[in-house]
Amino acid sequence: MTLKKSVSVFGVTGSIGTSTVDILRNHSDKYSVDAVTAHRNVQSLASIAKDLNARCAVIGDPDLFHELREALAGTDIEVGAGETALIEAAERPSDIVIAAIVGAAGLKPTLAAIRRGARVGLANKETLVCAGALMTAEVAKHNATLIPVDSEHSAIFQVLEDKADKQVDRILLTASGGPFRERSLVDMKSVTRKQALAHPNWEMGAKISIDSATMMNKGLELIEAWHLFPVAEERIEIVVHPQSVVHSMVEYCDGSVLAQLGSPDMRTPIAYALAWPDRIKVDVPRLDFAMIGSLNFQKPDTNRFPALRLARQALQEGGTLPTVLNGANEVAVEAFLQDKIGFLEIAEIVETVMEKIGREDLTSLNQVFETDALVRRQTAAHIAAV
Ligand SMILES: NC(=O)C1=CN([C@@H]2O[C@H](COP(=O)(O)OP(=O)(O)OC[C@H]3O[C@@H](n4cnc5c(N)ncnc54)[C@H](OP(=O)(O)O)[C@@H]3O)[C@@H](O)[C@H]2O)C=CC1
Ligand SMILES: CC(=O)[C@@H](O)[C@H](O)COP(=O)(O)O
Ligand SMILES: [Mn+2]
Repeated sequence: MTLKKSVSVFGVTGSIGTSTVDILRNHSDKYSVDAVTAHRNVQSLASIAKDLNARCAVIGDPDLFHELREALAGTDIEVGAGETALIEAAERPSDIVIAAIVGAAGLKPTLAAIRRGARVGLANKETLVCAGALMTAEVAKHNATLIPVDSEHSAIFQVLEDKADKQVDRILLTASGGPFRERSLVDMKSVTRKQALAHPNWEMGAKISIDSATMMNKGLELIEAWHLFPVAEERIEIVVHPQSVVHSMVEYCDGSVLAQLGSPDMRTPIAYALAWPDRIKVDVPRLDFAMIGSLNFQKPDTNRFPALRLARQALQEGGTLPTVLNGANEVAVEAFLQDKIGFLEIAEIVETVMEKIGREDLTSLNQVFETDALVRRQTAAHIAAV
């Protein structure tokens, strides 16, 4: 009999979180659940904690402590609330942490898990974008393991394993193009929140859905890929692939291109992060190639999707510029979701804030938190002023 691995899920009530719950429930012979966390969704957190027989449940909003304690009364599940409790939950000795909080808010708990040498299944790409090399240095220092959950990076990880960097010529990061792949700029000016949230292939949380619509998601993923895989920036290319069946590709020095394919269902990459280096059974829809018929590929259009250009610029200039890009984007996306700005203004605002704040050399994690806070204040002030 093999020992169960214990798993903590940060952001358990979200899209990645609930897909993870589905796998854990179906493989309860292999995994036990340690901590589960959410931000404000107390009832859903409590119900998942009970269902999975978790040892601990933490709500990010400190004002919701009593409500969570009440919802879990009569169980022996430990209860916590607030940022410190989230960090303490990450410090608990679970074998695997699934990092599925959205945005830079996930950075402190993810770092806490890394610093105790955990295996981290990383969905929360914004953490790598804003803390980049400092975060991967912590991974190396503490002998932690970072397994990508993001579908493209999981694909690259699955085909790249153990290959030396000099054998890789290109990483081809696929992008669906989002709901506005074929829209003109004039059309995109007036798209609604509902239209922007309607991703053609994936069911995801609101923030990443908007990022896919602006293609900032692919920009963030470009930076994420550069931190995860040993390939020069100019060798990471973005290719639009509307079907989201090829999740990414690696071209080797001998001309071979290896790809990972699958249905657009996040349970596959999540399961790989949980079971790596093994695989476990997942009941995702299987590909029917005769039904699919053809797979298409196109060049991305940086005129209609300027976020791609901004993310490439942030990666090339480095330092704190990716932190600025990420923070400004988080605030602008939230403003769009609250109907305060139009769709095209998201990238315009990110560009303005990047120009205004500029870059500094990045030397400490404290600087990441300070830059992120400054960017959020300045972006909110800019939005309020226009
Ligand atoms: N969804 C997907 O298919 C994919 C997602 N990703 C990445 O995974 C991450 C999660 O995405 P997704 O699941 O779609 O997002 P969701 O919005 O669906 O879920 C976010 C989760 O994080 C929690 N949360 C939100 N804000 C905070 C905060 N300030 N502090 C603590 N917890 C917080 C939410 O809790 P509550 O419910 O209480 O608000 C929820 O559990 C993102 O970084 C995204 O880019 C990557 C690839 C694919
Ligand atoms: C499922 C996943 O990994 C998302 O990041 C997805 O890639 C979004 O689709 P886009 O390719 O449209 O950004
Ligand atoms: Mn992705």
